[in-house]
Amino acid sequence: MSGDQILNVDRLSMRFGGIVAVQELSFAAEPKKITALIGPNGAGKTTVFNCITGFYKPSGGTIRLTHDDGRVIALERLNDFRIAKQANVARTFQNIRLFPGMTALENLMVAQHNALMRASGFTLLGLIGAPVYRIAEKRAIELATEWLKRVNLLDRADDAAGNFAYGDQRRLEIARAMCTEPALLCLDEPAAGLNARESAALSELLLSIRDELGTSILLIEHDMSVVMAISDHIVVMDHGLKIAEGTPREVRDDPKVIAAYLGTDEEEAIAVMESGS
Ligand SMILES: Nc1ncnc2c1ncn2[C@@H]1O[C@H](COP(=O)(O)OP(=O)(O)OP(=O)(O)O)[C@@H](O)[C@H]1O
Repeated sequence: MSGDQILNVDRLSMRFGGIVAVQELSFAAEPKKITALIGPNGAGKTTVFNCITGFYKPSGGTIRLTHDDGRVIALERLNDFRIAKQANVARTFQNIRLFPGMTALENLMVAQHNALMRASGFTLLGLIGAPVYRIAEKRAIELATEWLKRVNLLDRADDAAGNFAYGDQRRLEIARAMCTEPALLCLDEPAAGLNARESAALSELLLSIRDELGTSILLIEHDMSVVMAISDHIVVMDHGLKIAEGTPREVRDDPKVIAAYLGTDEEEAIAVMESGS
């Protein structure tokens, strides 16, 4: 991979007791691009995500995030809270983690808690309704509204998120992550449980996030129709190791990748081989 890097993962390792979930993994992600991490079940993808987003402290290696202004942040030294707040990395989870009892709009407002707390001077200015807080609150509502529009949920802004169809919840989760205006958006299986129409809509949404907003995306996904259609670069893992990387076409034609998938799930192997052609 050439050019700038927003994310550089160097010899990342993660051990759980005797299990080596990730072994000396190195890869980079370019800014304003979609980088996908794929591999059969148990390959170590989610563990890599959990290391990047501070849910796990890696056993070894470095994870560097470079911001537009040149700041370099060592993610392996920060916890999840600091990675979200200081490094400006947002993530979604395999299992949806919206606040089900809150409305769609409220979910997107909660996401902007850090910005609002700063503007409130950590409560006092907010309590007395100071102009600086009111401006920040207005902006937060505008951003939330913009995202509800982008994910086609504006007419359901006041409905409880828990009542939404599964595909709508997935899109709302991405909107919530985007309301933090992240430098890097990490998505853990965003197409899981979606039908073909919803997967196509998701692909369009992610392409618009890349192309219109210039947000860098790191994606774990099993749905090859999504991965092959939207990824600029794909890193393939198996048994904790990187076995291949390249463009969708390069990866699809790589015998090591086909062998890794053939060893597990036939349907998925066929999807890898047939996709992108
Ligand atoms: N917290 C943990 N404690 C112990 N072992 C773990 C833990 N998390 C992951 N593992 C192990 O690490 C390996 C990699 O798991 P991981 O969930 O990262 O794979 P994956 O590629 O994301 O799989 P999937 O596609 O099924 O989600 C597996 O053997 C798993 O059992």
